Amino acid sequence: MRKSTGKNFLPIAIDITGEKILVIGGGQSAWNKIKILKRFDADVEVIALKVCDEIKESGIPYRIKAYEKADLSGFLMVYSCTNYPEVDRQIVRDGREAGVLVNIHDQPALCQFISPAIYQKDHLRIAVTSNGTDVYGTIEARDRIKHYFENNQ
Ligand SMILES: C[C@@]1(CC(=O)O)C2=NC(=C\c3[nH]c(c(CCC(=O)O)c3CC(=O)O)Cc3[nH]c(c(CC(=O)O)c3CCC(=O)O)/C=C3\N/C(=C\2)[C@@H](CCC(=O)O)[C@]3(C)CC(=O)O)/[C@H]1CCC(=O)O
Ligand SMILES: NC(=O)c1ccc[n+]([C@@H]2O[C@H](COP(=O)([O-])OP(=O)(O)OC[C@H]3O[C@@H](n4cnc5c(N)ncnc54)[C@H](O)[C@@H]3O)[C@@H](O)[C@H]2O)c1
Repeated sequence: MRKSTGKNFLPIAIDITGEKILVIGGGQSAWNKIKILKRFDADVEVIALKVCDEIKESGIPYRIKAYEKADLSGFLMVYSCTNYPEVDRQIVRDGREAGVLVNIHDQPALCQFISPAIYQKDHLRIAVTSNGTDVYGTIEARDRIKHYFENNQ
């Protein structure tokens, strides 16, 4: 386990049915977040300078543009997948001011919320997190849980 990020994340379950969620960035990292969000019926939109074919072909609305603060308006939460530290820091500041929850992918120290690894079977949802300290341990624990439920019923 790595050193603490100085964060203390509360695991909660949040209904995102029809909620507006913004993904900034259009590469594989953005696509990975989008695939998870779509399983939960969110109203996802993307803005990016460039979007990958998977996003283009998914039917998810996207706009080709550089991020600016006004883009956050009306969203419950935002995922940044740009990999540009300067842009990420700007999104963290803007999100605080606009009251929009911010996830910067792979950057727990900048995140207001982080993404757990999920095991879902019907109404059962088990979310695993390491408080952002050990993503590989998190994935391994989720895979063990999955194995348990799928081999011990
Ligand atoms: C669970 C999952 C959910 C999701 O992403 O929605 C998730 N990461 C996933 C996959 C994944 N992430 C990474 C790889 C390696 C390959 C690659 O680089 O692409 C893979 C594997 C892959 O892609 O297959 C790299 C990585 N991730 C983070 C860091 C930074 C660091 O650890 O400091 C690094 C660089 C680590 C290094 O230095 O090597 C950080 C975060 N990743 C988190 C969540 C949050 C912490 C959760 C917790 O509390 O433990 C947090 C803090 C923030 C966030 O992103 O929300 C999803 C699994 C989906 C599933 O299997 O269902
Ligand atoms: N195979 C996998 O599952 C996987 C997962 C993650 C990443 N990767 C690889 O890692 C590399 C990085 O992928 P990535 O998706 O993290 O990053 P990326 O560089 O591919 O995507 C970053 C995105 O952010 C956008 N962007 C940058 N600045 C912006 C701004 N100011 N405003 C709006 N949009 C902006 C870019 O247009 C781009 O769409 C790639 O080679 C990718 O293939 C692979």
